[in-house]
Amino acid sequence: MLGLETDVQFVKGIGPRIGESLKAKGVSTVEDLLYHLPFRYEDRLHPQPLSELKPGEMASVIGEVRGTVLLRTRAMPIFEMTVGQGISSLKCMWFHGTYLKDRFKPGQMLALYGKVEPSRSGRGFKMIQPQVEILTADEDESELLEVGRIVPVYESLGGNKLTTRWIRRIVYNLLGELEGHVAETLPRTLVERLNLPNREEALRSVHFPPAGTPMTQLQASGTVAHRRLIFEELFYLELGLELKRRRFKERVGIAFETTEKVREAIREILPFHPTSAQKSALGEIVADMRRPSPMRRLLQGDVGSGKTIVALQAMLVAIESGYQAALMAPTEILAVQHYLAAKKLLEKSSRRYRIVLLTGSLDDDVKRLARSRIYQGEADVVIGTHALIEEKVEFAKLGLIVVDEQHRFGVLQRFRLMKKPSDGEPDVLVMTATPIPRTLALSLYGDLDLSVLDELPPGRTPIVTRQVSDERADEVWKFVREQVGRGHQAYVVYPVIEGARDDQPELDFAPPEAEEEPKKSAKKAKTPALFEKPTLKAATEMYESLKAGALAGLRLGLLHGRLDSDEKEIVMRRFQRGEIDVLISTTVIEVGVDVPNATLMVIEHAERFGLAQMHQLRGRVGRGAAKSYCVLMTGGKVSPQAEERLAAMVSTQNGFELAELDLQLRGPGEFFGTRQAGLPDFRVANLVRDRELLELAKAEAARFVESPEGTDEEKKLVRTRLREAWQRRYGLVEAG
Ligand SMILES: Nc1ncnc2c1ncn2[C@@H]1O[C@H](COP(=O)(O)OP(=O)(O)OP(=O)(O)O)[C@@H](O)[C@H]1O
Repeated sequence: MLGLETDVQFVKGIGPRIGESLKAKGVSTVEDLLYHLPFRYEDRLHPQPLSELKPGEMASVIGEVRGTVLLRTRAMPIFEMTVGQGISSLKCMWFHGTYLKDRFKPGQMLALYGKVEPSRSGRGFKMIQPQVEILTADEDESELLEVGRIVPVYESLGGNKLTTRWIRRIVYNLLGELEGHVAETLPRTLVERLNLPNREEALRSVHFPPAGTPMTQLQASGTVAHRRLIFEELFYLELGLELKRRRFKERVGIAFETTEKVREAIREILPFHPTSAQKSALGEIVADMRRPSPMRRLLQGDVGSGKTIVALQAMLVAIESGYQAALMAPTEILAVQHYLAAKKLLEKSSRRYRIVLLTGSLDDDVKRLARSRIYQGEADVVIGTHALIEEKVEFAKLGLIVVDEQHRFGVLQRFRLMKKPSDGEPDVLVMTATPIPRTLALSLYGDLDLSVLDELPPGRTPIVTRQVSDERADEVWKFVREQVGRGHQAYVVYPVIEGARDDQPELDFAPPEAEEEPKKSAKKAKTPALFEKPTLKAATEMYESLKAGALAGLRLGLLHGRLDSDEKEIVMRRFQRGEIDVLISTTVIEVGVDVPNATLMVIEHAERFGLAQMHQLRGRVGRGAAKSYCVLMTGGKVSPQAEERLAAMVSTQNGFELAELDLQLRGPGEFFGTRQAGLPDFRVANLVRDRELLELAKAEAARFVESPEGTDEEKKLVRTRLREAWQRRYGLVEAG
């Protein structure tokens, strides 16, 4: 008898060989397979008539193969197929489609899914590389699953065998076999109180939705069945976080003192009056630091809101109590900048603070010296990159760690290694500019407390943002000259360091992959000529060309990730001191760079950048009192999605609004992007889409910890399930 924990190879139709390849995809057990949920659905009970297609839309259609041909063009072979339905027809094309040559026969029924485009002749429509499924049943299969119902579509599990159709059949049979044997994993009382379907019922309807389930609900994972599975997953996440939070409060940290002497030390270095948001954030941080349990706090504030000085003040509290404080930045450039800024501020103090920089690309003997000073307690403030963890730095007396932006939260655990075992655990403050809504942040970084800077320093004027095509580049360069003429500085940002064909296709342009396309040919297939992009303008070349041409006579600097850290430091220092007028750069300046005299940000190929990235880049200007500008210059093809992103940038400057827009444009899956690596890997839930369920799960988890519901057996089940869920899924969220 199969159980959920049974090895997937024992499922009928799988066996050891396929079992192996499934395991490589993370599907090891029957349960894993059941949680490989459809990523969309097709209503094949009511397929869209070919005569009603509209260009630009994604459509799901059913039709009959009328004819196929393999065109050998000079660039590549193209497989063309005409699909008909009554008197209407649709042309489908696959680039490098030789492998499809013998797959289709006239008369076969197909289900197709793809973007409708006008055909070149102007009559009728075509689809380029649609997903395709042959509907004519093989002899040994019934047609039941493929037509006349709402059909689940799965992400392929690899190869041309483990297709959506294959998964559908295997899961269907599996659900039949398991009938009545899928154990409930939530306490019964909870299921009843929230009126949820039981687990088995939920899984069944998610894979094979009953007729009449609204398609929009299905596509949005919003059916009751989906919600039940999502809730379950989030409940266990929140339960774990809640327990951790409680356990954490019992750990031993350092209780810092804030005497008049400390306050005086802070007053000595403060270059301006803090905003009231900065004051209250610092108040919260210091209150944490005074407590004997270790601090874990997230300081969130939009670009330019002034997080750095808050962190520096907290660092002074630690130092004045005789401890060391460390700041870890996400890039070398930023580490260097923080180092220079901290030095400048702390030099104003009558106390002689000792500051050390430690980044990966420093010379070995410099690093050795830095490490030894840190170990001997000859450094009060240590500023660095990830190297602080990687280089096995040991601190004499570490009291506070500030982590700037976007590090994997897993690193927090490793801080424990950096202190001597006899001391209390250091406090940790994480700074982020990622505009996550407050409730979401709280649930997401469940075991961090949250402080928000929701106010910009005084005197800022809104940044004027304009979108222009690079055909008007001359005007833009003229404007750069004007700004420099007024004593200001400018950034010009490029998507790549060096020109060459861009080998990272932007998502918006990437041709959709044929669902049944075998992996091998997918790898071999080069980007079809149609999709090749013109050469991108690149930082190094544009630096030369601007220097000799449009910006001749101005002092230009070049900055990118491939310079070594000395070079980066020199360039940044010169830009900061105003010895460079225009900094030509890649996105290395994206986060944190702070030169208030810079008033103009020009982003070339702005169509290539994501919203969050552009927002961060634009945040490099408007950091002082002078009026600032952002020019989004586009070159080449601008997809409709890119157009929307650019319009959003022009219409608002508020990080939270942009995040919401981003969410709508890209869909929840992409929202956090790669920079939020370290987020737990969910099977069903999506933290952005399912915000409201997350809240519910959080409340229910707290309630459960406070007064567990259900029988002893159910409580035991919850404990077991919790352990499993955390071990398998959320290892990375561990914070401290
Ligand atoms: N209260 C204040 N009054 C005046 N200027 C301030 C104040 N607080 C910060 N600043 C200045 O505002 C600028 C932005 O501050 P900071 O670099 O700390 O921003 P940030 O929050 O780290 O932003 P980002 O996420 O973009 O790095 C700096 O030049 C800083 O000196």
